Amino acid sequence: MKLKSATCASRSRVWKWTKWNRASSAAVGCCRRRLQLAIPLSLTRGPVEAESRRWSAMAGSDPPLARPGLAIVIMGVSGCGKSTVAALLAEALGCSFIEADDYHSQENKAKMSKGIPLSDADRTPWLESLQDAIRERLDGGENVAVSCSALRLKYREVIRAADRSYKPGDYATCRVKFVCLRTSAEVITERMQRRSSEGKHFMPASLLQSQLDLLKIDAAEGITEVDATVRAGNIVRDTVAQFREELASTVPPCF
Ligand SMILES: Nc1ncnc2c1ncn2[C@@H]1O[C@H](COP(=O)(O)OP(=O)(O)OP(=O)(O)O)[C@@H](O)[C@H]1O
Ligand SMILES: O=C(O)[C@H](O)[C@@H](O)[C@H](O)[C@H](O)CO
Repeated sequence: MKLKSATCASRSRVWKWTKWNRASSAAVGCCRRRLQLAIPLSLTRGPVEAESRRWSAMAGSDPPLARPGLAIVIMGVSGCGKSTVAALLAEALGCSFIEADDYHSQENKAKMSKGIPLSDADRTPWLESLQDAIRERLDGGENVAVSCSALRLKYREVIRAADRSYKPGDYATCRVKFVCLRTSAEVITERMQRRSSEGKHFMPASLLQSQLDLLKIDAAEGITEVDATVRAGNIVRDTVAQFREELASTVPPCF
């Protein structure tokens, strides 16, 4: 009886594994064509059928347990292009996308719309709910692309703690990585004003200075700062290249 349920569990895990591979291969294949990104095939596609045959041949043995996923957070002040880049990154990796703005309470959004900067107390529950959402992906062995301002070290530490094994300050081994988009206040103001005039966003350009005042990166964090005026597709390509090794450790060994 015990043996039977173990076999069923094995089959179901092989099925899930195969289904996951098919879904991510299809998503990434489509995106590779659209963005014409130089993402190495070894990171994005795999011999799914061969893999399933290999597991079937190894009767009685289970596929490896899910590996930890990787979260790549595109950070920076409002209007720098985080959502644009993170959404494209998710497509390129065939993974889910978390937009931090979707986790703000109505009160937080109303405050920002009125031109009042958030306080740390306003940000705490928001950051904690983001941490939960990212942890859920990592626990499931999934990669995830995130768009979040993450302006201060203490905010980023809440997000890094989504990785259950994270030891504060051990940035290199943390499965939550950050890339910061930066450009001049003039370029960002122009972007925010255009966006607001088109009725596309709640965040007024008047809040930009308060965001710039808070943005601080500790050199020890090793966060790459990227020119936010570069084409979004190129930023995505470079980000994938930067985390090539960490991403490779989240795909099965035969890839
Ligand atoms: N690399 C880029 N080059 C030129 N324009 C860009 C680029 N990235 C984003 N934009 C434009 O800049 C504006 C702001 O981008 P986006 O909404 O992605 O910023 P954001 O950092 O997510 O802002 P917020 O945090 O306020 O939501 C948008 O109109 C977008 O089309
Ligand atoms: O920490 C903050 O002040 C907020 O997260 C803001 O950055 C907004 O969420 C976002 O940038 C507006 O879209």
